[in-house]
Amino acid sequence: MAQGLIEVERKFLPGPGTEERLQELGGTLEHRVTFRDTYYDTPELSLMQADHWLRRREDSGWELKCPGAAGVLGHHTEYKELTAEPTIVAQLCKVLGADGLGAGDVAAVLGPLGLQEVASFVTKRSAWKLVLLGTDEEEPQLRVDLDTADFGYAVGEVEALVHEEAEVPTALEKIHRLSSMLGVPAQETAPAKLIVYLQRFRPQDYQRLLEVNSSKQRPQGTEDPDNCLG
Ligand SMILES: Cc1ncc(C[n+]2csc(CCOP(=O)(O)OP(=O)(O)OP(=O)(O)O)c2C)c(N)n1
Ligand SMILES: [Mg+2]
Repeated sequence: MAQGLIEVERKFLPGPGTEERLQELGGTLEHRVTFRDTYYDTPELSLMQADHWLRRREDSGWELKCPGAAGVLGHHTEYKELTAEPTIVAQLCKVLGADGLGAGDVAAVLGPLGLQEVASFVTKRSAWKLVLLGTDEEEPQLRVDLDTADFGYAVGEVEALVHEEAEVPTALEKIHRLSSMLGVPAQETAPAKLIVYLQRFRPQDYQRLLEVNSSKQRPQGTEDPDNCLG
């Protein structure tokens, strides 16, 4: 993936007819894939508290999601995805207030930065792509991922990858239109797999994140009063 793309997405709870509906809408199944994600943070969850999410995905390497202009806003989220290791290391040092670690491998700075494994789970994913009928331009193409985690939680996401903030409103409009065509209730939000994992298996960490999020000031003009952890 190109460096620093912005991932705009909306999660939803898939039903038994979701794949059939995707086919009816002209979606094509790109692949079915299974992968393990391992997330890392400090014992105090300093990264997650700063809305940064560091993971290693088996066979595809390191990724750091950092909040975009909106972060979590209403029913959608907007994150920058960093995948180049020197860029990830530089951002980790910035967020954790560390100096002098150079710009090497992520694995080499885990120890010095106090980062350790906080969650690890396997996801089975069917990945769909779709161009909405009635739109002249082909970009941004929408992706729909239907995930089931090995601890029994299923979640879908409608997603667009864009290069700059100016493209976000159009992407969002398409995401909301497709969500509605898939029968997703307008007010529905669904938590990320990692959040459900923490809630089930690390309830104290989950509570800590909830507390930090509920004490944060929401940006003006956002309409969702719920905690952003869904
Ligand atoms: C409602 C809500 N959503 C996301 C967040 C932030 N967040 C929580 S966990 C988390 C990290 C995991 O992101 P997610 O999109 O769930 O991972 P996944 O779909 O497996 O990876 P992909 O293949 O799409 O890269 C984030 C950004 C939040 N605070 N609140
Ligand atoms: Mg996602």
